Amino acid sequence: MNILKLEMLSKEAFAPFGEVIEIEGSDWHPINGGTTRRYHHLAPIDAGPEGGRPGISMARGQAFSYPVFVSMLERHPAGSQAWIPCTQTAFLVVVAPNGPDGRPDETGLRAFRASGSQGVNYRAGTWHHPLTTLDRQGDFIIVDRVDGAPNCDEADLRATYLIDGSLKGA
Ligand SMILES: NC(=O)N[C@@H](O)C(=O)O
Ligand code: NI
Repeated sequence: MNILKLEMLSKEAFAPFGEVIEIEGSDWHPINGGTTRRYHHLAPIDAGPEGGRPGISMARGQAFSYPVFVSMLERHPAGSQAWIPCTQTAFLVVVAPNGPDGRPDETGLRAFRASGSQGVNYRAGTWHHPLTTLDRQGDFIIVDRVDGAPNCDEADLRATYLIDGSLKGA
């Protein structure tokens, strides 16, 4: 069995795949007479080259516990997809680069643990595992393309990867 070690999610580590949406470490400027901090434009919304329709949805993810088994990934070629926790629930972010054959490059598979204060914005075409909420059920805001254009490729991985919660380098 292939063990996939977890990395803590950071803007820098996730940069090849998209953006991390979080208050911690992000720039802000005061608004509303200084009573509010605006953390402006943390991630772009991409609704496709021909200008699809972006929208805001919500999701309630069931709780998963370790070990988590990953055997497939998906991607949205026609737009970005953001997942933002609104109940402080941690979740798994499993991503891979695109391979020369148009399938996930499993040699570059990476697993991150997003804290309940972090969201992610998957860049259009980024291979990722569907929502995997950790420890308890969690509600999320989704920002992605909602106009019904074909926008989800799935790929079975050549192996099954086990995530047991252990950290890379630990
Ligand atoms: N299909 C959908 O809304 N969710 C998936 O894209 C996912 O990333 O979980
Ligand atoms: Ni998705």
